[in-house]
Amino acid sequence: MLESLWVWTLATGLISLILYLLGTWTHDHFSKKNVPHLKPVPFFGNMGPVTLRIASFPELVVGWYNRLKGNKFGGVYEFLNPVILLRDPELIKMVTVKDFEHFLDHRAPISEEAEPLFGKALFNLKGQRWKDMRSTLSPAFTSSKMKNMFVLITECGKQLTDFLEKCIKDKNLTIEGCKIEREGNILAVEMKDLFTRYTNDVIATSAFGISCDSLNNPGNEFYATGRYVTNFSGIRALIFFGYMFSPKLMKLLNIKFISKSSGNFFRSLVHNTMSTREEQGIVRPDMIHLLMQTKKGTVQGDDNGTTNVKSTNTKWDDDDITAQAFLFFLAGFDTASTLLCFASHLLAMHPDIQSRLQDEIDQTLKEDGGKLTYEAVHGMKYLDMVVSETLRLYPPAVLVDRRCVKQYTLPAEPRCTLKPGDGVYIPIYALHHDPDYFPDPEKFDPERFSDENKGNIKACTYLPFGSGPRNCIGSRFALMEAKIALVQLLSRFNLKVVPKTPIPIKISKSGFNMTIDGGFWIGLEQRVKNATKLQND
Ligand code: HEM
Repeated sequence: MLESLWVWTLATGLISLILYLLGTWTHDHFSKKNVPHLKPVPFFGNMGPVTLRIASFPELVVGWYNRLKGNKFGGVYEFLNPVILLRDPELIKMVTVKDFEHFLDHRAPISEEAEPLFGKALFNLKGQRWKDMRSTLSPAFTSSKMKNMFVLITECGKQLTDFLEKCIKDKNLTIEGCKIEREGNILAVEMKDLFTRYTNDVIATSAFGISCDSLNNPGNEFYATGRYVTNFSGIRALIFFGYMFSPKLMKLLNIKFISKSSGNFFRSLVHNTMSTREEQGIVRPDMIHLLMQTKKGTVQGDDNGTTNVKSTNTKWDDDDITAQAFLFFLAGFDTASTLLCFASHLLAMHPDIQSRLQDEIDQTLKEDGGKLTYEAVHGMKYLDMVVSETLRLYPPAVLVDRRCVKQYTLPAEPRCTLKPGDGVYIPIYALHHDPDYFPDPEKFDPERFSDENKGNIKACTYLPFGSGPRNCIGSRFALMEAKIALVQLLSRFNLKVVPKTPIPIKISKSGFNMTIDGGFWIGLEQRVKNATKLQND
């Protein structure tokens, strides 16, 4: 009896020791290098609060940033992976811009072998392949290409506002599938549901060349698949954590981030669209057309769309092309709708700002005879200030990373040399909320971005689209898409607080998506004095 107790105690002790060693074997990385760092917890490192849903992702990052105050950089542990968090804007500039060649790649936990649709996409490509693909795709995002897509996006904005008007006017209309409720003359709308349908339709038409109308056809397969693949909460957040913790283990266990059916859905969609267009000689001003040109190496690169044919030596196959279309979808579906949700919430909460913005919209449309043009949208200064301030307060990308590819000594004290494979974090959300850079940081104040004030914003403290050559390739597209929706919405409706509007908002703790608890419920009231009815309507 005594003997078996001993065996049990010994076995338990041994297992605990092995587990402890397994869960901490990298956790002396920073102390050995004398780098200031946060104390890690076995296995979790410094990810515990978000993994256990004690904190939201932005709260976690602000916590790291504040605890490392007084240092230009510091170490944190993403589970077992040591990562350097850059606090100092000068250092961020060095890493992302000046010495960018040392930090070419994202860390990208999901590899090409594990998930080809992820791994082959621009965001995850590494080294020369990334350079080739980036320079091949860049001409697809010039202002002349954006101008061509403007019409497609405006059509989606019109579908959105027509649908809402129909819901308000026709009291007998049953609204199924969408999260919309009637409260007298006001529509209470869950904006995330509404705007993901809009961004879905925008990306469906401009990246895949198909028309969805997800408000009138709420259950369409494109939208359902989009919601699934862009959901980084619940079980999918756990899978993502799994990839962060150990990509090898996830591969070994054959746990996929994208289901086979969703992957096949996108593959056949892109493949069929390309074949149909090839066979029938269809040309449409959208991304799939540009991707087809990319494949042939004939994207026209200059902003006038004339000469300057771009070609690289790299050959891209159908899977490479599908991965880019898929990434545009992934990148555009959630981020742009998040921006629109927070903008609507902030405008409903600040009627004075909303009314000033509506004045600008009405005035601009009046001057242009009610026609919404590319130039008019881009000329609205106050609109730009509101959107910029929304992206400061609630950046859809809370944090971005880089992977060191060439040995690099950070130009700061204490001396820290990064080796190929080492990771760095750029804490976007925390920089945007640092009172040293943005006084009274929780205040929604578009004036920070006025012509007089925006010059005072310190370089590399405002980074909603990242920084340097690896920044967001779709930023112009995203801003145009969001501005079109806001102009169309605010020219026809007032945004109001309703009983279901969560006040104050609480950022969700359930995953990586930047969203809130309770849903973005906002009231829409048709404007009585609809100064200028859009001609494009
Ligand atoms: C408000 C909306 C958006 C936000 C806030 C956003 C933000 C970002 C950020 C922070 C990055 C990483 C940049 C870095 O590491 O420095 C990124 C990368 C990227 N974004 Fe966006 N994005 C948005 C919309 C879009 C849209 C609509 C598209 C495509 C149509 C897009 C395509 C991409 C791609 C392809 C990359 C990877 C670039 C590369 O690695 O070369 N994004 N985005």
